[in-house]
Amino acid sequence: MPSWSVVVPAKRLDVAKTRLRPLTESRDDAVAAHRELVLALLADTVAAAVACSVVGVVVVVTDDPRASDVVRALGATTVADEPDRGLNPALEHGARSAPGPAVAALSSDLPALRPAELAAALHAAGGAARAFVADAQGTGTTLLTAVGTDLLPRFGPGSAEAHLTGGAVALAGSWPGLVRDVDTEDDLRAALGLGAGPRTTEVVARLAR
Ligand SMILES: Nc1nc2c(ncn2[C@@H]2O[C@H](COP(=O)(O)OP(=O)(O)OP(=O)(O)O)[C@@H](O)[C@H]2O)c(=O)[nH]1
Ligand SMILES: C=C(OP(=O)(O)O)C(=O)O
Repeated sequence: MPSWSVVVPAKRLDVAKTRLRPLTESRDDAVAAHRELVLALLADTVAAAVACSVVGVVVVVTDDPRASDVVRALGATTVADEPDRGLNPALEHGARSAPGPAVAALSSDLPALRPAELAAALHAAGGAARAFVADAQGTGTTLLTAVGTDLLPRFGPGSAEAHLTGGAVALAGSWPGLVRDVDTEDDLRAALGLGAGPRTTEVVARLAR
């Protein structure tokens, strides 16, 4: 039975994922191309979460009208990016508006995420009050979960250590798409190597033309 609420943060597309700007900045349509790439990463991530068998609701925290339209069409709901004090307060706001006792914060830049991987991680997370999955580098976090307690997100540099210190259990498993967040061009190449979702694959192909 679907039971998890998944909260995905997405700041305005134009200002998000600045470390990916080198991929598009030499183009005449640099601003639009960057926006399309960031949106594709978000859309593939949200589509995988919506398709996950144990996810009941996906809540995207965003003020971006285009991102809102796209994720709603995929089956997610959206809430405003409040209180406008950065990533962790935005996640706390999203978690408060999410139904049920089981809530997860998921990175928005996981284009190779598979629904079954997320289901496996959430299944493992269900045994702990709070748990997290570190990113491929081991320093960041791609998934933070809470069951019947506050999420207490500490995303940002060194967030894996912060979540561990804060009492969350580190989860390990075979979920390559779940740990492969895309911050840089190398990360994007790695995600494409795993098999990225259709929107990211299409945008990258268009950028290469
Ligand atoms: N809703 C919301 N999402 C945020 C906020 N800050 C960051 N995020 C999202 O959280 C994710 C990770 O954030 P960061 O690591 O800061 O990424 P970023 O700022 O987009 O990327 P860089 O500019 O390359 O560092 C991205 O998907 C962001 O869109 C915020 O204030 N509100
Ligand atoms: C915010 C984080 O992610 P990144 O900066 O890698 O997107 C994090 O790992 O806590």
